[in-house]
Amino acid sequence: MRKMPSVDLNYSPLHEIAMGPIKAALMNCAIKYKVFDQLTTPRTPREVAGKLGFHPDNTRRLLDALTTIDLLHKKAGFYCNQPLAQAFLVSDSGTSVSRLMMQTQHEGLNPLEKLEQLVAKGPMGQDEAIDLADEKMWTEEVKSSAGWVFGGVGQLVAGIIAELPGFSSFEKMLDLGCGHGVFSLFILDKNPDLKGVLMDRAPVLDAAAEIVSAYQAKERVDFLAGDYLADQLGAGYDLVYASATLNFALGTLDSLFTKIFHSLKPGGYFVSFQDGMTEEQTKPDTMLGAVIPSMMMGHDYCFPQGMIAETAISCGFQKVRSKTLKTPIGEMDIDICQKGG
Ligand SMILES: C[S@@+](CC[C@H](N)C(=O)[O-])C[C@H]1O[C@@H](n2cnc3c(N)ncnc32)[C@H](O)[C@@H]1O
Repeated sequence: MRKMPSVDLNYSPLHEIAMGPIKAALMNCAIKYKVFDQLTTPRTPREVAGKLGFHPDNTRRLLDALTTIDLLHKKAGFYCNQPLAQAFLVSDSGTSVSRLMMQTQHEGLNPLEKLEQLVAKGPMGQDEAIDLADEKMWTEEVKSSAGWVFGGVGQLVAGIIAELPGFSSFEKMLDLGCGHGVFSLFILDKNPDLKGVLMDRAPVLDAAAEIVSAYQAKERVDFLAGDYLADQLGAGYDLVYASATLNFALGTLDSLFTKIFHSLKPGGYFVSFQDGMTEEQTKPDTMLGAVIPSMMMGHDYCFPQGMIAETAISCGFQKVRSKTLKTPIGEMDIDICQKGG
């Protein structure tokens, strides 16, 4: 008999990777049909199926599976949300990340079925290539991408910015590539005298305006529609904030940072909140969702850690303080750059 193979390692991490899509499909199905909205109080599968017009036995199987992955709690045949699902997956909760979770599988942003072809054949033809700066896409994404800020990151970043020396006397800030604009709302919430200028493409700002109105912040905000690479940014800012947008300026960072520098008051701050890749551009996993778009575009999209700080210094900023923050979607770098007084 041939010798039987033996192994010292456990392949459980590979099994976890392989199960990921199944777990995601179960969660996304429940989000799509607002199952978590039904389970804020304990219910039977028959009650949930009745409310949603679903097949009772398969509803029970779905609820069991959601319990297996720790999103629901089951007792004596009644199911209800675990605290995580209650806080983040009920559709109308202020901290809901439901749309954000589904965005990960957005066909336009991350067409998984194209991966093999992209690896084998390279970037697609121009007619099919993704434009990650496409304003139509970001207008549609405003509500889903707002979730990561509402879900805790807005609070985290605004807390750091509120600690900047002189923050209580700041009068005007610019949010560059603001998207939904929710970071600004969290920052404005920390200082009643501060006004925000939200800059993005016009259709994106229209979508952001709905969120600004919902939070009764219209008087605190001006909208600046334009392209921050080509247009003027305005002047006299105490703070320029840029989150998850400088990827679009990779390659033209010098000219953008020089413009930001001149738009600030003496002593003003430029705060960047971005990915910062380490270990030869392989860690952390925050930007894993950008791998397929990068393959489609045929160019890299992430920042090597330190590039923002170095560019800020070379563009005239006097001091830079950088820190890596743990966020629910992975590590991100905050670079706080100060103009000389
Ligand atoms: C990933 S989203 C980030 C939104 C928000 N800052 C956040 O952190 O959640 C990038 C935003 O940058 C905007 N953007 C990209 N290039 C831009 C440009 N050249 N001028 C103005 N806005 C731009 C996009 O429209 C989009 O709203």
